[in-house]
Amino acid sequence: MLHCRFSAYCVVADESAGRQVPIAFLERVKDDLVSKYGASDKAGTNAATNSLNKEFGFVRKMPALMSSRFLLLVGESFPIRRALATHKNASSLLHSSIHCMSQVEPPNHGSLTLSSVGFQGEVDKPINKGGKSSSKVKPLLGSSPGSLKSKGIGKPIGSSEKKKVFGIVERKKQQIEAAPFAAKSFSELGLPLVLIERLEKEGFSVPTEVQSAAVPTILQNHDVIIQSYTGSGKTLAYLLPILSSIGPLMNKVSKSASGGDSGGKMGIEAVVVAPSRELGMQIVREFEKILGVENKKVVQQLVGGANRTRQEEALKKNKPAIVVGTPGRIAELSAAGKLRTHGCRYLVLDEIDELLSFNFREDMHRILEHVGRRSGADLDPNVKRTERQLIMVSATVPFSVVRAARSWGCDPLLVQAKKVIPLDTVSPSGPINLSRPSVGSTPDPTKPSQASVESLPPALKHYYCVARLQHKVDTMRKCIHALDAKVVIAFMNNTKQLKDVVFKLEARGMKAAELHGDLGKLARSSTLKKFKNGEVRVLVTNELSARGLDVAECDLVVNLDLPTDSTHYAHRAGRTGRLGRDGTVLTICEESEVFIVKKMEKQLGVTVAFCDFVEGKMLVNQEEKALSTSRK
Ligand SMILES: Nc1ncnc2c1ncn2[C@@H]1O[C@H](COP(=O)(O)OP(=O)(O)OP(=O)(O)O)[C@@H](O)[C@H]1O
Repeated sequence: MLHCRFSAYCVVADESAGRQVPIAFLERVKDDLVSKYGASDKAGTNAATNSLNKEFGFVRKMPALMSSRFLLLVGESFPIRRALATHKNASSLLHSSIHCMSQVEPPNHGSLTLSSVGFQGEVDKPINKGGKSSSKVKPLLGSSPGSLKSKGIGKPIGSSEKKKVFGIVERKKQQIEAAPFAAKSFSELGLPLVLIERLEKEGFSVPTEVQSAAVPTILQNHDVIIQSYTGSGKTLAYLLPILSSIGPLMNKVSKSASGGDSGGKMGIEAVVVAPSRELGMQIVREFEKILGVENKKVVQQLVGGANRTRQEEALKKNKPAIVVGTPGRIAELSAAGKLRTHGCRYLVLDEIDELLSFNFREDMHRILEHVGRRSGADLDPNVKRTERQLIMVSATVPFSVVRAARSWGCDPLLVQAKKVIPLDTVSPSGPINLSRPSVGSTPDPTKPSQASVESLPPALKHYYCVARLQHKVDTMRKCIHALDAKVVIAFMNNTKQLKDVVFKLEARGMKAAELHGDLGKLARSSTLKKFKNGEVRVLVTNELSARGLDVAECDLVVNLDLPTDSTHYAHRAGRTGRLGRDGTVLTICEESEVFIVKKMEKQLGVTVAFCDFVEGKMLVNQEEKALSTSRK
């Protein structure tokens, strides 16, 4: 235990001994305990033991469960020491387990305590102005150990120190509330003139709501989670503040402070991480669009699947100030000493909930440990900020992201397009907590639901129809004709079946192509290009295209296979209806799967109306449609 600097004990839940312990359950236990007893109350421990015993009976079997790979902190007097003492391999097992936990444990930040991973006895109240929730930016609960440390507070704080800290928070709240949340032009957001001119040249004249909220907040050096629905312009929301302090478009103050145009003379200044090659390349193109052709070399893509040697040569030759890439390639280059990121000022984690997944665990660990971690910087009184500014982005923000932000960030804020979601109404269980109606509340059918507002574009229409497996492609074809859809993305779960669907569609004269991760890099790029320029009408794909893919004209998304959960549904659905455009989502399921559609409908708080296709027309269940319309 001492190795890992935990000041709380652990419940070791077993994944590998055949007992699948639902994480949701463990999180619920944790939350119950905290709300009942507070994080440090010993009564909480007993309750934890009883609760886990009752549900799984595994507390008594603790030594047998030491093969676990999953750790959860729950209370203070759990008998783990005894378990450790009786188990021969406990120390090494803990090491491997701690490795998992290290995603939420910042190095050199003192003990990892319950509060450092997001536990608090009290919950923060929403930012209020005259009693109303008026702001769109919300401080996340608790300061991370790192943030406290950077303010010179390493130990439990006394009341005068508390006042000081709370004073800082109060001031921040006031600054945040002053942000122009519904800016009518980019010039209201505090961006440099040259950058605004570039935006206008590219046809961007009015910021979206999330940009209005995020740009000033990031410019004030806050760590943030940006959460807003798909297609609402989250990329520019972080790209603009970065470009206003890095590279040739930066404002004059930053320019003189950094001694010039930066342009890589100071090493890499911003690292943007995205979970897929396609998304990474798309972000690079967005940077290039704003930078202009003449400044293209300021940004470089470091995505997997591309030639690594060439990337290394380009890094040496062009000395980019910004790199955008996938976790694997960034971590690989960093480990090989080819990427100088210790002095990096911005670390952006786009699609953060996906980046937190098991697949990226080790690479993300390396990135978080190395990017923007200047050794000895906190000893230099001239360095205002000892660490990088952390920006996390997604349309879906599960509680794990909130926890990660608290742990890795410095007083992070939650930035949303519409309003503040008080964290005390957020349940830590469930897949898309921040986008679900609060627990216990009955949705009002006359109002737009929380979920549709938060993670899905409000104008999206959702339908489902029932078809047998062998008729699904034909049903999709009927739907495309009935809606006269021009740009269609069809999602499936199994890569091997994509080719079949393409074949069937082409046989009926509909131009289609498959896109998945097993294709070579050239095939992937050329398929996407053809789809974007209209040569391909139906893109048949898998989860690879569900996140971030921005094809503005996409007017129909079809789920030929059900998405695994409502989070996946939201990201798939979000490929259409982007930036206020109309869009339709059709889920084609078998009779036995209807209940799953209904479950997701409930979780997302949208209406998914039943429909059928008869004589070239789409027939919609009028009752469900009426409900759907009244919600808008
Ligand atoms: N202020 C703006 N005015 C006009 N177009 C914009 C503006 N901001 C962004 N866009 C465009 O809107 C589209 C969607 O933006 P973006 O991909 O950043 O959305 P997103 O919120 O990140 O979506 P997702 O959650 O699916 O990744 C892009 O084509 C982008 O260029």
